[in-house]
Amino acid sequence: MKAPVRVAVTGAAGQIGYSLLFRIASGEMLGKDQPVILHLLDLPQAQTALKGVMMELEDCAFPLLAGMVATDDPNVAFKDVKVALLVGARPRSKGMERKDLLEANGAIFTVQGKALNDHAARDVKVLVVGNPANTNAWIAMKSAPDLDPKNFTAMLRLDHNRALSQIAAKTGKPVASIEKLAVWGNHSPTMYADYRFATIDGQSVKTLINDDVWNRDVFLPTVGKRGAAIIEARGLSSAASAANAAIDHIHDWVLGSNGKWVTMGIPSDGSYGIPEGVMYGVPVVCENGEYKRVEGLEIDAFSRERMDLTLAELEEERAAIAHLFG
Ligand SMILES: NC(=O)c1ccc[n+]([C@@H]2O[C@H](COP(=O)([O-])OP(=O)(O)OC[C@H]3O[C@@H](n4cnc5c(N)ncnc54)[C@H](O)[C@@H]3O)[C@@H](O)[C@H]2O)c1
Ligand SMILES: O=C(O)C[C@H](O)C(=O)O
Repeated sequence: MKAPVRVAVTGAAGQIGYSLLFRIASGEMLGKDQPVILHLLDLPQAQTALKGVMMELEDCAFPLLAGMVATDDPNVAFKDVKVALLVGARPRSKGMERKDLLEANGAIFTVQGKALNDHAARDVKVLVVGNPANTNAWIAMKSAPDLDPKNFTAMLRLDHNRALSQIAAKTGKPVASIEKLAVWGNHSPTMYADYRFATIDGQSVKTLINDDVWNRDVFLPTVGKRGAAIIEARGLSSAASAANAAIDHIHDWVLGSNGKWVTMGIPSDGSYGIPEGVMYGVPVVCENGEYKRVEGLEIDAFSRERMDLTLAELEEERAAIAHLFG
């Protein structure tokens, strides 16, 4: 039996938490042979609800669930964790400006970044799900100077999975047959899902679809506005699909993507015209617990425009919270 791995989940009493924790405890994220100890962080007023979730986790009698820690203190939540899923964030309330939202989340993610810096395992893998995910991940990274910046990531996998499904529906081919999809930029409607390099059974997806108008006017808006469409239909934001994407992201990062391209928001190395350090979605391949960005892809004029647009939004978000860092 392997030694248990400590996994922190913030916002654990929320709706994504409810779709996430049971799957982590059943081994879907780190493997069916990997025991886990769950570190569950939520606000003081959510502790009773969190107790209820823990009772349900107990009642599943998961063989891989080796323990649970519930707390409202990030310093306790991140002690010795090797994986941290930062899901809890301040939602936008009525009348709240975007700038106020960034500010409120800035306060949360500076504290959590520092707590990770002070208490987490030195090779902790951090995934930020709470919105605005890329900027929150950047804030956490900047607040953790003793940790390797490359261990901070933002979730673009939901956009990636959404794009896969739309392409599968358009081509009539199975999702699993699609290779080499990329999603660039921010987890927001400005993200740029790019199937120019994608293949199905060795055939070019771009050639199969052969419809630039569909790409621009149907595919990109559908993927970009999918979160809003779900809120409109469900009255609540996506939860099970977001949890699923978080599982996929960490699973592949830890256990490998088997040569497949997947999308992760990672600090830029300056390639593709994205300034160094910007937390930007790019295609990666994961192996041996590391991600490696797919390099050398050609960026055409349409793609450049889309990639710059989503970059501009990220730069704007960053400018709004830059004062937090002096
Ligand atoms: N990146 C993505 O693809 C993606 C997709 C869907 C949702 N989201 C985002 O994920 C976040 C969570 O969504 P949800 O539906 O679970 O929301 P939710 O409101 O159901 O749950 C959020 C939980 O976080 C807790 N929380 C708030 N501030 C906290 C803090 N400082 N520390 C610890 N816990 C805190 C709340 O008490 C609550 O229990 C939201 O920001 C949402 O916009 C991101
Ligand atoms: O929470 C949201 O605003 C939407 C979410 O980011 C999503 O993409 O489903």
